Amino acid sequence: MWRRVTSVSHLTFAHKSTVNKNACTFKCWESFTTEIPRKEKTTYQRAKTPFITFVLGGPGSGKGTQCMKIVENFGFTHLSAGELLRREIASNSADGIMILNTIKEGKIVPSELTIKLIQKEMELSDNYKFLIDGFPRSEDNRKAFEQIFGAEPDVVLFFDCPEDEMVKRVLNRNQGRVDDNIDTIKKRLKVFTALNLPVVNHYLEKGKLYKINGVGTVDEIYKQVHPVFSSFHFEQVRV
Ligand SMILES: Nc1ncnc2c1ncn2[C@@H]1O[C@H](COP(=O)(O)OP(=O)(O)OP(=O)(O)O)[C@@H](O)[C@H]1O
Ligand SMILES: Nc1ccn([C@H]2C[C@H](O)[C@@H](COP(=O)(O)O)O2)c(=O)n1
Ligand SMILES: [Mg+2]
Repeated sequence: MWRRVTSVSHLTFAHKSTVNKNACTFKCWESFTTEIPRKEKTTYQRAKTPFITFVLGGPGSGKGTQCMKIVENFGFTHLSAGELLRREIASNSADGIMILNTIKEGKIVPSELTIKLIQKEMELSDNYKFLIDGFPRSEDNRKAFEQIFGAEPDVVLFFDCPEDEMVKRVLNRNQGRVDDNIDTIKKRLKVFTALNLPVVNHYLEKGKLYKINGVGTVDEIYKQVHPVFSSFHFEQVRV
């Protein structure tokens, strides 16, 4: 399956017309206000149908936390762009120093490099359901992904969270990240507003965005997320 291909672009093309048609039947769903409508069921098959979810939101908005719950409930493979970049730094690769300096500055790593890491993980996976967390971070990320993969995501989740809450969470995170300090957080928030919000608006206009209220307990927030995925027709690991 995925393991045998050298590029995923031909795989992603195969099903997109169906998926996009479904996705365009609704606008931005603020799942804390309305129920998710029933949609025409499409069966996402293991062999040929990668199902791509982009997970967007500011630093500390809870993307990684909610992704863990989606993995647990729906069997997705979680690919965090930030985590892949941190792994690249830790492996002392040729790009490691540049990535480290970029992350310390709260800036965005060149798109082609991040996409190469994501693509490699997708090709190594036997799964067909992917959560791509923290990507695209900019219009440049988004356009480069579309060009390289020749496809768009099926679903875009956006965790909407006030800045003061995000700052509080990041400063309490305690995972030893080089960017979890107040100076870098301020820079990341500026970059988020300037570069990520245009991406959010792009998917809002395309009718693919599910805006989730990122304030509340983890379970309260997940209650808004679950119906997004249960409205699609793939098997659940656990209900
Ligand atoms: N609903 C919540 N209420 C309180 N704390 C939360 C909530 N969700 C996540 N957290 C905590 O906030 C911190 C940031 O969450 P998480 O790592 O999921 O955010 P993120 O969006 O992935 O951030 P980043 O973009 O920096 O990777 C973590 O310590 C997490 O345990
Ligand atoms: N598409 C991406 C995703 C992440 N980065 C860099 C810059 C971020 O501040 C850092 C940490 O990401 P996070 O774990 O918070 O999602 O990684 C990037 O350059 N491009
Ligand atoms: Mg994260």
